[in-house]
Amino acid sequence: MGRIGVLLLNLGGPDKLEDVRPFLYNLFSDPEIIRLPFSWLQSPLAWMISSLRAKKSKANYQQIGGGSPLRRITEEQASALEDKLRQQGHDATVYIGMRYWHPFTEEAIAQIKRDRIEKLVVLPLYPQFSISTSGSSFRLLEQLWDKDPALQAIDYTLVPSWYERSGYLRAMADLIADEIDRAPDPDGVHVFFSAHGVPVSYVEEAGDPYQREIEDCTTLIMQTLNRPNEYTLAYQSRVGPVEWLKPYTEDAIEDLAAQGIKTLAVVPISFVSEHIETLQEIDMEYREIAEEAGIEHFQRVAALNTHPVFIEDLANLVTDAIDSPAIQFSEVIRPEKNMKMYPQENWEWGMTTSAEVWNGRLAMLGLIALLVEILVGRGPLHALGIM
Ligand SMILES: C=CC1=C(C)c2cc3[nH]c(cc4nc(cc5[nH]c(cc1n2)c(C)c5CCC(=O)O)C(CCC(=O)O)=C4C)c(C)c3C=C
Ligand SMILES: [Fe+2]
Repeated sequence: MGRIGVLLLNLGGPDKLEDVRPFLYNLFSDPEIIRLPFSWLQSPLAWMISSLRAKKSKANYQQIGGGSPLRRITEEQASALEDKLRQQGHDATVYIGMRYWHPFTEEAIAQIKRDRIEKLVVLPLYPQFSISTSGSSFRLLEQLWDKDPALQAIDYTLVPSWYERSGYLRAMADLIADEIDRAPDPDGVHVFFSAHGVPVSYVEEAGDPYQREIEDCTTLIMQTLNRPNEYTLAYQSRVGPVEWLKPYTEDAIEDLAAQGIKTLAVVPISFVSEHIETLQEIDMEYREIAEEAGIEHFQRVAALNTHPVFIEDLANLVTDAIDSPAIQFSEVIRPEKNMKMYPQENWEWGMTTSAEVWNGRLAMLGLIALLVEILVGRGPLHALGIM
């Protein structure tokens, strides 16, 4: 077999506070995150939202030391995986391709070409598939492949999702068991899975399998854990005015507190590394909400990071993918090209065709202004006391 490359795909995060605004610009420029009916509006909207959101987002990154730990942890995972594959006798090199910040996917692909990799396993570090995460990275890679004969010569395979793997489930269950056993009354601990949310329209209109995979994943982890503890699944980190998957994490925490639950073990489930949404949102924001609601012990289960059982399972996943029939870009779920991902409202007012076009454009601008105001929490409607 020729030289093996493993491309780990991840989201990326700002390394320092000055990176926050351009990182957000890259994120909101992605049509798999926000897709407008008029593509010419994508860049101005991304610029507006990133400029206005940067202050709040920077304050959050400031609270966790001034930047995201994602690059460092992903590099540690890549190096541990490469060591494991080499111990197993494979001539393998592991690359990192981030979607919205350094090292960008394009940089990894350039290196893969220079290294003359012949067999490539594309492995997203998201256990469950979403159009907004693995789907977005696959789409970017497909665009690079379409215009580059050198890439078309590489024998590649994609791993769309891998949450059912026994090593991953075992590592998650071990981390949860460690946290449960730290509590004063282990059997009374309520296991609280907090998944990153997506807008409901992704699931119901675009066919994103994310919610089903998250639900399956929690069931499988609880079976692997094999303890009598009760559990709940909720969704965190929503952005903007549309409806996201429910229940929302903050509401579910308050409901459990109202039912008299005193100890929560919160499990971050959509992501395998510590990041802003574990270190700031769960550890700080949700902890405060929980304690105010009457939860006495708010415990958080650690992210997998370089857990040895997890890294060994990733190595086995790579070799299993090499031995299985290849999965190509065309086989992965993607939204229709003209699908409005978010916002989704329709504007149907006006008498003539040209008036309708202009009404639509004005309504779109008004909606964008409203969307921006809701996202950043300030603007003319707030000033007038309407919001
Ligand atoms: C499986 C995980 C993730 C899904 C699904 C996802 C969808 C999604 N995210 C946004 C908006 C933002 N995400 C942000 C940060 C961020 N998102 C994920 C993971 C998923 N996102 C991670 C791991 C991170 C953090 C990276 C880090 O720096 O540690 C941000 C920026 C942070 C902030 O300002 O809050 C935004 C914005 C949308 C809109 C979306 C689905 C449509
Ligand atoms: Fe996100």
